Amino acid sequence: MANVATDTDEMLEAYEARLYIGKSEDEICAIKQRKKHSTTVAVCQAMLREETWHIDSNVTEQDIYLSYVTALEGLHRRYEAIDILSNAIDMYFPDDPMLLLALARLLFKAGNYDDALEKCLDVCKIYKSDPNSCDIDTAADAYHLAGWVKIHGDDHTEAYRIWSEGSQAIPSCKVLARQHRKRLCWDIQSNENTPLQEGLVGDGALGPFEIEGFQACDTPAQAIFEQSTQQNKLVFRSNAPLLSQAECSRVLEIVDQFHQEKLGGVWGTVRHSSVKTTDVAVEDIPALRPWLQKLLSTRVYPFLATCFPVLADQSTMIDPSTQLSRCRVHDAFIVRYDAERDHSFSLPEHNDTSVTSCVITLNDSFEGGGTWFEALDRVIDADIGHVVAFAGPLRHAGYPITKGTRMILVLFLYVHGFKYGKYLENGIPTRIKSTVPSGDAPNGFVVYNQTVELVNTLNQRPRLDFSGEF
Ligand SMILES: O=C(O)CCC(=O)C(=O)O
Ligand SMILES: [Fe+2]
Repeated sequence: MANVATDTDEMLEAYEARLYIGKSEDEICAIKQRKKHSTTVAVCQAMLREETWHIDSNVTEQDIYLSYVTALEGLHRRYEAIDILSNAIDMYFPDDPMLLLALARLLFKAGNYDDALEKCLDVCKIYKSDPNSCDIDTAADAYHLAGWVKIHGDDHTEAYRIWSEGSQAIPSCKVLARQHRKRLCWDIQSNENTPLQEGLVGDGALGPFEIEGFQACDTPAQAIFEQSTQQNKLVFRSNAPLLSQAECSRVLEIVDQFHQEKLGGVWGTVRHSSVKTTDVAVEDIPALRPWLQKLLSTRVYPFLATCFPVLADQSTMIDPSTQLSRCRVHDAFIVRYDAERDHSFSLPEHNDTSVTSCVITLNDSFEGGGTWFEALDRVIDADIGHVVAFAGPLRHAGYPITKGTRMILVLFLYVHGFKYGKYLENGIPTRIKSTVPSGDAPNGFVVYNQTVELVNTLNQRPRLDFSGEF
């Protein structure tokens, strides 16, 4: 018998070795992964059939389901995984937070956002009614994912409401705290009375603003504004600086001082990109918080209300009852492109997760640069202190610098209470082909740390790995 077993093992090994002939390392890895997932599926099916949890106290039925559906997903059988998990929840575990969250993840990846949200909110409800009945990480992930469902529906307002609620329920969760902190830092009511540091005087142009508008045709981004007012103008440039040169210099001094004192002079990145990028979130630099608040309320928001006065749902950028802007910061960061120091020349083509975005130039010691727009087929650059404002869903890129260091303030903004996703979907789906190259390497990509966190939340592995037992 021993010989037969050895022969069979050898035959299997030889068979497997033949499978790998002529294959690349990646292909071999994929074959091995598939094998591992298939084994897990078979083992989990057997364990569920035999109800192993009655005889092995190390496993629970829920663990088996989690491993089972994760392996199915690895085999690209996501819809089967969703069915199996939905049935298990309905029949045996209606209140199991781990299984509900796992189902929410699968539904999110399948693009079924409504059901994903429902499952996430079920988990949040379980946690709220009895924190002991739900693992804290599971609850934090549920809040995090629920917010992302809203961002995917282009409803930033609701996303931040959920994240802030989550952060208050689970103060130890850093990811939720960071999102909540943005609301504390940037919303109109806060910081109003915090004094500005010396030199941050806020002496740029105030309204009425002289602006230059650029028409962008055949882009879905048109659909998020009232078309007869907007007249296809989706990119704007200020004719007078919003920031004085002295103010720009003082801001950069503070940014530099922050890096020297807190980070040993080394810049980090908020973004992950196919090219080198260096940047810092403005809310991380305490001295700049009241400054940006003031810049937003006195100059940026009024500027944007001039550029984009009426939205697709006929509501206005300025709330008529308070006369305040409905704009809110989704992200605010200072970006450094440095041709000589670290070869960060450009930013690949992308869309921002925003209704409108702003790029404000903070220095002038560089050559090249500017923001390239696909729909305009050109680069729009701005002098020091000036702003380029545009519809976030427009495809654009940071055009390469050829010399020096380009410093900019980048703002991603949404409009409180304005869900723009449905208008974008109805927008014209055509994409015009560019004749002027954006200056990027092909297949460039830009993702933000937040998106990386979402991917991490989505791809958590189950507790047990049954495939290793064989
Ligand atoms: O460098 C630029 O002008 C564009 C920057 C940008 O698009 C971004 O940071 O999202
Ligand atoms: Fe951008």
